[in-house]
Amino acid sequence: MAPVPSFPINVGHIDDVQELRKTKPTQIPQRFVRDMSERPKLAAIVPSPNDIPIIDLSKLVGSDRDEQERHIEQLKIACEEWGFFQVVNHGIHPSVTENIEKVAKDFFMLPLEEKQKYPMAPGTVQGYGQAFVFSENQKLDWCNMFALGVEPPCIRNQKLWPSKPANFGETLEIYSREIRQLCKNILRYISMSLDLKGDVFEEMFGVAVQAARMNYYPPCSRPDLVLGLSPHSDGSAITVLQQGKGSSVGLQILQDGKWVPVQPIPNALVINIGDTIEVLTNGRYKSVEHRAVTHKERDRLSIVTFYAPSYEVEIGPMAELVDKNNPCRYRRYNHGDYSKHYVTNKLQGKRTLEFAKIEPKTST
Ligand SMILES: COC(=O)C(/C=C/C1=C(C)CCCC1(C)C)=C/O[C@H]1C=C(C)C(=O)O1
Ligand SMILES: O=C(O)CCC(=O)C(=O)O
Ligand SMILES: [Fe+2]
Repeated sequence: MAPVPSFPINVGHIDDVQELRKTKPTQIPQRFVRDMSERPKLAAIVPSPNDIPIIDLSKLVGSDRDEQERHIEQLKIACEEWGFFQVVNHGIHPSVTENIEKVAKDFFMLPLEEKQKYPMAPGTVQGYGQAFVFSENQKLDWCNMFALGVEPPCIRNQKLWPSKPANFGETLEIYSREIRQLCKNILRYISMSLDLKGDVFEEMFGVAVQAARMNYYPPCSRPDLVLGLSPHSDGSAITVLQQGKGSSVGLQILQDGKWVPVQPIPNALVINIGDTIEVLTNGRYKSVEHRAVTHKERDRLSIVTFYAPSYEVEIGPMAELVDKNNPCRYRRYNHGDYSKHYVTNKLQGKRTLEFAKIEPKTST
């Protein structure tokens, strides 16, 4: 079963942002208005001269060894320096990515009463609503989420799989199967980029946990005051993020203290390193803080897949990546315990990963 909190919580009333938008309020409700330090400085966002790296997956397959090595090197740089990259020529047919966008959008456009048949209970992460809200005082994101555990079957909450649109379940199954294979392939290339055996993660992860989250960000009359999604790193091993066609530019990653936008590329998928790979690589490949911002006139859809080890797997830095020059930075723990820790804390940058950190020894 998916981990849930074991403490009582009172989240107060959470406005549905699509419904709020319909009423065209003259003022944004205070619960959405961020403190000054958190507000996005939208005017300051100029297209970055160095966008996140683009990796051509067809060049990593290995039919030409020299070409493969060169591209593995590019992947290594992307993981070391960015923690985010976009993959093109990933082999997933455009009809698969188009179909998931269509059913996700159709779901979000249903009347509220229909969507509320699949509620995300306070403190849980599956269903329709806002995840990671634990108190009445917490600021809310300008976002509606619909999240479902997909694999293994024991994490599925079948009651939350919607009957409308009619082809939702079948479409998510097809999409998830393709994305699962993509995650396996990418993890193989990541292990090669670390000079490790190609199947090291596949063997370690057991039957990997896979969850899908669809995020819908309606336009917001004051995008300068709100956040679409609070800054966070993902708890997964890797995450695959599909930015909806025609959506506003909204994903930003924190690089050298600046928020850098991720420009959508048609048919590309965004991949990011999660906390679990940061721990396994002893910090060589780091998870990167990211957030989403909103747009005054345009909406945005993203479809996100979290791919992580099975809950019973023990995680800790891999022996090959720890030595005198790279002392062990993280403790060993059970991934199920980390998942529970992750989903029972609000999104706060990279704070969740404190769970695993070993304080560096200071010399006296
Ligand atoms: C809203 O969900 C998340 O952000 C999230 C949770 C994913 C999950 C589900 C929707 C169903 C049950 C499994 C799981 C907890 C993975 C983020 O997932 C990250 C956090 C951890 C830890 C992880 O493995 O993926
Ligand atoms: O919508 C986005 O681009 C960001 C989504 C995200 O980071 C997440 O769901 O974890
Ligand atoms: Fe994320």
